[in-house]
Amino acid sequence: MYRYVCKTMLRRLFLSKKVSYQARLFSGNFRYLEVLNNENNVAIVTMKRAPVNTLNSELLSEISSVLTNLDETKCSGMVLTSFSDKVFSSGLDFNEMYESRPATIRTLVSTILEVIIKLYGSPFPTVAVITGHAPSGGCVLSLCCEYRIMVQNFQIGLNVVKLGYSTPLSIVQLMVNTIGHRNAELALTSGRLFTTNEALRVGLIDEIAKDRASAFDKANDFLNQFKVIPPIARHFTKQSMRRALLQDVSINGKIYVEDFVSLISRPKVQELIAAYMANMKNKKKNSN
Ligand SMILES: CCCCCCCC/C=C\C=C\CC(=O)SCCNC(=O)CCNC(=O)[C@H](O)C(C)(C)COP(=O)(O)OP(=O)(O)OC[C@H]1O[C@@H](n2cnc3c(N)ncnc32)[C@H](O)[C@@H]1OP(=O)(O)O
Repeated sequence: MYRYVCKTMLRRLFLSKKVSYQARLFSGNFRYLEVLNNENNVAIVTMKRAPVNTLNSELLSEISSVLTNLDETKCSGMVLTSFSDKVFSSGLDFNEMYESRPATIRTLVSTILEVIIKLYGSPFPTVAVITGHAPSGGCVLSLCCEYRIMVQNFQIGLNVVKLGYSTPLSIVQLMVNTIGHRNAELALTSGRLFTTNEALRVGLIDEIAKDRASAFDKANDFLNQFKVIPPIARHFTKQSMRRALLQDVSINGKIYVEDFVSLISRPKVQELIAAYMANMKNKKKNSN
């Protein structure tokens, strides 16, 4: 009898360890992401690639895996945010675009495309809590979410034209769908970055928050409204709204990727990227 009790206790102990280990596995299995589930089954996905959440292939492929996982586990919603109170994401990693082999650039661009398709087409509601600057790729990630809440005094926008390459058609479409044709044309052709206030005025973001905590309160309010909406009806409606763009990228995605790879590989664009990177370093040196 004593042996039976000991064995059962040990087994329970082992099982409880296994369960908590599995829970930790999901939140701790990533190098650049933290994924936590709140009591409403909403996943809080925090990018944590210090210092500025530059989007390299590894971070993007982690986001892609999480999106697949959240779809399979039928989460009720997702908040995408940053560990930093200064930068949401500084966009695609120049180090994977500058003097890189086409295969490296291709992996980077295909992975962001994969993320765009999964995030934009996700069945669950998505919110970007933008706690800092969101240029270029950072802005694209937030545009794929359904709702954007941004903290005061930062900048957001698509400045890719300044790097000498054009904005891919689907990304143009994302912007047009969000801020309208006229505003998108003006913003994209000039590579404009909007302040938080300007972004609200033009509709690039939906709400302004004074800090991270109040941004999360607002994100919860947005997600809570869906508690009374049948998920399947919501999902199909979202799909209908987003079908045109999703169909386009699933049919033409490979072409867009190749176009983007050859654009970035052009000597002139490489020169501009080098100058841009040097400028960032100089700015930093001068401010120290
Ligand atoms: C459906 C379409 C199919 C095809 C797919 C195409 C997909 C296209 C979609 C998107 C395309 C996006 C293109 C890009 O994203 S290109 C990247 C553009 N990014 C930027 O222009 C932002 C550059 N960064 C900044 O402006 C600042 O870093 C800022 C974010 C404002 C933060 O400033 P601060 O806090 O002062 O930090 P530092 O500038 O000192 O940066 C810290 C270190 O990080 C380095 N850094 C910053 N950004 C990048 C980057 N993008 N890549 C690589 N490295 C970066 C910076 O040099 C500092 O490094 P160090 O500490 O060594 O000096």
